[in-house]
Amino acid sequence: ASLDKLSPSDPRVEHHTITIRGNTYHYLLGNPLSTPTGTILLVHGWPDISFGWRYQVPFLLSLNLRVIVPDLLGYGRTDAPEAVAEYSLKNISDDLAALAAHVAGPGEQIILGGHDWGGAVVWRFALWHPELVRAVFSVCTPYSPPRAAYIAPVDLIKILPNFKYQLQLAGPEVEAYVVGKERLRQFLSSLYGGRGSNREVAFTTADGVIFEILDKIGPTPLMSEEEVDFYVSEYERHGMHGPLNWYRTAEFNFSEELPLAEAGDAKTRIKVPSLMVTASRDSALPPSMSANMDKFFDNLEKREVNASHWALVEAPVDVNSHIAEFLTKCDC
Ligand SMILES: O=C(NCCCc1ccccc1)N[C@H]1CC[C@H](OCc2c(F)cccc2F)CC1
Repeated sequence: ASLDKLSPSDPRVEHHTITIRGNTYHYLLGNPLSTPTGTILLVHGWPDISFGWRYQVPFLLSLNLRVIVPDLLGYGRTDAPEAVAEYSLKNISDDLAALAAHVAGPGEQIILGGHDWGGAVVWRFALWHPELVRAVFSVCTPYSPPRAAYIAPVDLIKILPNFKYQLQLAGPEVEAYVVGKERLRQFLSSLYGGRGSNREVAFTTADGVIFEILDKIGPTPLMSEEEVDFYVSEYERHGMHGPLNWYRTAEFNFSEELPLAEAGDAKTRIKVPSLMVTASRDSALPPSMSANMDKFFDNLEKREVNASHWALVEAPVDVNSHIAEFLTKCDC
């Protein structure tokens, strides 16, 4: 497990674009030095971009895997359509299935890795395209099965109070306030653990973004100045409309997934080798949320890393070694 990480303009990855089902996707492509033994597709979360996997890409290349890392719909150099329906987990899964077919060949099985919203995506991809999945892992995000009854976000937060920030993110305020380089920088620094001079924070899962504290927040300890500059420049393209649309998809996801829920185990169990990596200090997705997911899997391994929500950058050596152990065990 190495601490090596991609730089924003790293020669070890190529930049490609492809138009998929009407949207142009940008993705990083890493080819190992010797013939790849498989292909892995890494799916980032919110508020992130493909660069969020920078500590994993060199390591996965060293395992002789071909690595594909898209900017998801609404992010970075990928299109950010207005319509919320395009951001549903089924639509994203179908887009990524087409991306995988383009890079690895039609019908080729791939290994899938997701973090945060990307974890929700990879679990749904395994339901919608099981024949394309060699193995799947999620960092932070547990598997929650499609439901036969709709739970509105306002009701979901009665069950999961740690999801309260999502109500604010689905609304208009953050999109209206976080505009322009300076505010994007303050917003990203806050979300990535930056604090004020008296240790104050400008984002909590209970409050969401605390606007009046944003301009007091210092640099995040998780990223260098250059890395933050890169994130800001990548977010300047679309602003927050695209990324926030992911929080407005609950009804679309419910209606698309209803047939899966009604089909029961045949369509809601995950049979392929799976790994759940929980982050001990994730305030949005605590390990307790993963406690009951085993019953939906034929072959699930669970590991925990000592990290906040940003486990990929905070505990890369541990995350990478759990991935390597998993891939060895499932002979991927
Ligand atoms: O909002 C997310 N990430 C932003 C975290 C921001 C943060 C920064 C710094 C510190 C703490 C937090 N992630 C989403 C990912 C999808 C999740 O939905 C799937 C789902 C369900 F719908 C129901 C049950 C479990 C389940 F995973 C809902 C959280």
